[in-house]
Amino acid sequence: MDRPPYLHRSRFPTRTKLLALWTFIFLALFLFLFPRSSSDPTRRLLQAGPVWENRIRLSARSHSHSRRVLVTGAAGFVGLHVSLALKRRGDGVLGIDNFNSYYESSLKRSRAALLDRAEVFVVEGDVNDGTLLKKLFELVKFTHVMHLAAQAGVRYAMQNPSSYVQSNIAGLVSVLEVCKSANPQPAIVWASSSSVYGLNSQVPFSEKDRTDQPASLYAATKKAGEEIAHTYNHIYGLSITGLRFFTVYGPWGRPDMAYFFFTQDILKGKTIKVFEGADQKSVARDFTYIEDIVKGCLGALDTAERSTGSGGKKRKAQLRVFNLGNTSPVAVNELVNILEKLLDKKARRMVFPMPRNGDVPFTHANITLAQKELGYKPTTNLETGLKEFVNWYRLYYSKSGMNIVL
Ligand SMILES: NC(=O)c1ccc[n+]([C@@H]2O[C@H](COP(=O)([O-])OP(=O)(O)OC[C@H]3O[C@@H](n4cnc5c(N)ncnc54)[C@H](O)[C@@H]3O)[C@@H](O)[C@H]2O)c1
Ligand SMILES: O=C(O)[C@H]1O[C@H](OP(=O)(O)OP(=O)(O)OC[C@H]2O[C@@H](n3ccc(=O)[nH]c3=O)[C@H](O)[C@@H]2O)[C@H](O)[C@@H](O)[C@H]1O
Repeated sequence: MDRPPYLHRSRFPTRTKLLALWTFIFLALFLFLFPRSSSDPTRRLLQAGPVWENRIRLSARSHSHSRRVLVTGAAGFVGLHVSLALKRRGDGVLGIDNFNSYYESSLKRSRAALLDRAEVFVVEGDVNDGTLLKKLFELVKFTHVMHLAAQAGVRYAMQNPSSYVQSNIAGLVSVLEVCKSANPQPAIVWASSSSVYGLNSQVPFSEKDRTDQPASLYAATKKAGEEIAHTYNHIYGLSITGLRFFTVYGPWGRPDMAYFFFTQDILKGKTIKVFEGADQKSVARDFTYIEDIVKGCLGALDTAERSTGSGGKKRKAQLRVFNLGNTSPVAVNELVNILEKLLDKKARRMVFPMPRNGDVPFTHANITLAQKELGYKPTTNLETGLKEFVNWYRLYYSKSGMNIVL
């Protein structure tokens, strides 16, 4: 009776089989110990070894006050300005940003190039990547985290809701998780938003007001962030400060914001949509110039108490929230009037009913608390700030734009 195929005696002598077996074991071991550079960006980064690690250590080296700050969302609009301000005063600064394509990533690359010239390294990575964050905390003993990385924009939430959950909720938890495990723990300052005031009608908005009627998913994720911050403060004793920024504008700004695309459209002669009521304070914003916001961020970082760390009598960890606005709301139509003057070109306006797209009709900040606790004092009015923005805009989008310094 023929043997079944699987019982056929092999044609190969034992010695060959043993050689094949040892070769297989050697190859498996080699690949395990020296994995090929994977497609995963983080794995590539972590494999980059000493060169990458030295860039990180150099960037985060502090030349005064021994402050070492991790700035998440460093290639973003606010991230750029805060990182430069910290570096210029001698703090160590390391950035992280995933350079996503929510708006032209070329603008983020240009910001990162500017930071590179100021010796601030921006690691390309996602704040949801716990392995990467842990590695950065192994390389640098951060004293502070300025958490700015988020999916910003109110209206986009209706197109891509998951990006808000991913970046603004999961991303915040990921950052807080690595901070609570660090020893000593860094103090955290993070960007909340004026949008948490939602449809409140009592103005100016104060930190004590209700914030339980968000008008957009974006606002809801920022409000959720404030509740999550409370949890990590209560359980792990993390020192956390939330900053409710009010419609920030300025050079190197965001193309998804009205002041930016209104400028583009007026210059191109395209029609701009202004929402009904834009000629009164009923459709207005407490527009806040970026340099004033930066002063508020640095004030929050400087007054942030770090946890007492292990041992020592633990005092109740600090948990704070502040409005950072300009306290002088301007009607959107007035914004357009100022742009027409600065651009020396009439806008083609079309009035639309305010859509139910997550927008709130007006914002107006009460900044008494930030003035008292952070020494926050905004000094730039909208016309002055927009003049700086328009100057930058013309330069950046001209041929020689790439050589702009800040
Ligand atoms: N600009 C404003 O008017 C304003 C107002 C209120 C609050 N804020 C908040 O301030 C912060 C900074 O805003 P901005 O105006 O500079 O916006 P921005 O979009 O220019 O900056 C955010 C940066 O974070 C990065 N990012 C997003 N998700 C990430 C992730 N998961 N991992 C790593 N990087 C990620 C983006 O690539 C971007 O560069 C945000 O939290 C925003 O919600 C901004
Ligand atoms: O403070 C914040 O927390 C938020 O600030 C910013 O949102 P907003 O204050 O809504 O700014 P922005 O969109 O520029 O609209 C400005 C005005 O133009 C009106 N607007 C807008 C678009 C349009 O086509 N027409 C129009 O009239 C519009 O109705 C509004 O009255 C950030 O984008 C957001 O990330 C969030 O952080």
